[in-house]
Amino acid sequence: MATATQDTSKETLGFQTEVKQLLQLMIHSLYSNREIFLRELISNASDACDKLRFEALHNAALFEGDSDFKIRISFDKDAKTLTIADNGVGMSREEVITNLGTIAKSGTREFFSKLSGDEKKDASLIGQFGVGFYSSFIVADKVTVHTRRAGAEPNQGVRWESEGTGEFTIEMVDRPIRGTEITLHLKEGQDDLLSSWKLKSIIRKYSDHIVQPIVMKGEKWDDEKKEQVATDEDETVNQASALWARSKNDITDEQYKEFYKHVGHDFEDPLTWTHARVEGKTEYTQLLYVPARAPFDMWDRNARHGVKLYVRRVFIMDDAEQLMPLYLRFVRGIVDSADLPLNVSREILQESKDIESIRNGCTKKVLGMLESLANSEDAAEKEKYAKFWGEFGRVLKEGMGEDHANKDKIAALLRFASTQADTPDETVSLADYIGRMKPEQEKIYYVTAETFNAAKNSPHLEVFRKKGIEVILLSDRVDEWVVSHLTEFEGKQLVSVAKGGLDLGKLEDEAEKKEQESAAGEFKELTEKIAKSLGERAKEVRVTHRLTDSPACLVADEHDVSGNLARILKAAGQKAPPSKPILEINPKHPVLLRLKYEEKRFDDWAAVLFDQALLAEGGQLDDPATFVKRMNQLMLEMSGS
Ligand SMILES: Nc1ncnc2c1ncn2[C@@H]1O[C@H](COP(=O)(O)OP(=O)(O)OP(=O)(O)O)[C@@H](O)[C@H]1O
Repeated sequence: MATATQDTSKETLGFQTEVKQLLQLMIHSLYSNREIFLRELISNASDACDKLRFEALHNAALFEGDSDFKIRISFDKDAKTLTIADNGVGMSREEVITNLGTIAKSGTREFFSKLSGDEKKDASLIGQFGVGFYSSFIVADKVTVHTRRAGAEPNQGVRWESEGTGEFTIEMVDRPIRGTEITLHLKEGQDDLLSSWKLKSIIRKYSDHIVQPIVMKGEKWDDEKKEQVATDEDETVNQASALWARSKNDITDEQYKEFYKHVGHDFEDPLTWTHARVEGKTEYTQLLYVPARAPFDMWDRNARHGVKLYVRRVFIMDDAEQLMPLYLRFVRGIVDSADLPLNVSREILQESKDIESIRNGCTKKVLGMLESLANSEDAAEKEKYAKFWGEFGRVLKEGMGEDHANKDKIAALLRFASTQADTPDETVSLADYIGRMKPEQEKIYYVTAETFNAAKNSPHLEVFRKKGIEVILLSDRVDEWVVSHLTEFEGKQLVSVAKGGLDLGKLEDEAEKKEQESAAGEFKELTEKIAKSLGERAKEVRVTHRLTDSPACLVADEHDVSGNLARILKAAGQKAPPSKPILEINPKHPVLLRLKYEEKRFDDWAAVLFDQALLAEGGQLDDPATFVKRMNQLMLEMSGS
């Protein structure tokens, strides 16, 4: 951020580039939703009060004699201004510059590079990003902020002002009271906001759940002026009680949704939620939400905005990571404990038995909520689960390795693509698969590959397709890791179709088994000859019944890493344990029948066979040029013969 001009105490500073972009975009794409600015400013004011209450637990002097939190909304019809004031924690000069001049989220730059310029699309992206304070500029052409940090001297007040274009001014001012006051100078055409009735209806709609009282001056009819005039009495507009502490029956869906937008810093409605009071050894209330959409920084493991912790309705901390396992990091909401001490710190939380039991309880609750969505008979609920899976499936998969105690529950929630539909849509559960298994089938079969198409067209599937046996198609990077933790489901073993000797058990009849044995005998000489020719490249060469169309394929030995996993590890810069593939040949394929009689170019044929098997499973050749040369030579010879 560059300083443009500086005159003694008043400075003009430029916004961070991303803020400028955000402002532009917000003003244009969120205009139809302009009322949300008030929700955002009240939400910030409420957070500021929560923060001060928490800081004051250790230092009561910060209250400066006033511990009655309030958010005040007022307006001036003549000046066309609207003011939102709180007596929360306030901000120092440095905090104002950082908070109201930059966006401090990681991944901001990447996020902005994704914007398309299409207002509709970008509007929903912007929602994902969080609109916050900057939404003031949807209705205002100038915003003035007066603030002072709680506990600071009265001369440490800060005045910030901007027209929301490229820059803002900042100067130190006297401010006897702590907290923040934001004045919006409304744009032309926003006069309807200068009405008590209008403001109250917006507050009740979006901010009723706010814990602090939101107050406005009362009004009475003035006969002379023939209009409503303000009285001196304060009127509380919202319910001003902790929403989660109310009985479920007293809370409407709308209220739940608005509360979510506040705690989740989200712009859209949540997908679903669960609200319960847990009694017993540890007592707490949980109100947990699953968002409808993954935030843009979901893969940033340090991203904030998780579950908030309260102790007996007093806000303690944001994003108390101990309350949720990492693989459920998309969950938003609050936990209010009746047992923890008010002065609990992050360090204490790490050791706390209460927290452990709250985390276990919350985890079970979230998994249960997902389970009931997934298993619901109601099409709309099922649709929600599909949406959930699309957004958060990859994160949930992490739970397979992270949460041993709930592994079976998580496995039941997984959804896959399979050869049944042969599309990339991940809709098949393991239970669906088992329900469709052939009567003689004992195992759950899967294939892993780098892309969906590589999985779908994998030569390893040929015999399964011929016999009509469903195979799960895995092409997500974490899938290799998932299957390493998921060896069986409901007593059925999960096996890779590209690993180990293929034992189809009862899926094959006696005649087929006999035929395989005789093919193995008949091709013994050839397999030995190919093995000798390939030398170190293959661990073994053997006859297979996996293939119907392809001449050959590679498989990994039972306990070796699969070719796909080895490639993933390599791409991630890690060393895969050394292992060599097994080359399996199709005894019915004309190429192999021909190879039996090949003398002159046998080594070239064997090498090409190996290389094409490697290519077919998505591998890369060490020496592609030699492969091409060999192919061309063989092709020329064939055409000549
Ligand atoms: N009324 C206020 N009192 C004290 N600090 C405030 C106030 N309003 C905003 N801030 C500070 O400015 C920061 C930025 O606010 P902003 O609304 O842009 O984003 P946010 O609330 O952090 O996140 P989101 O964009 O998801 O809403 C806040 O995190 C807070 O530190």
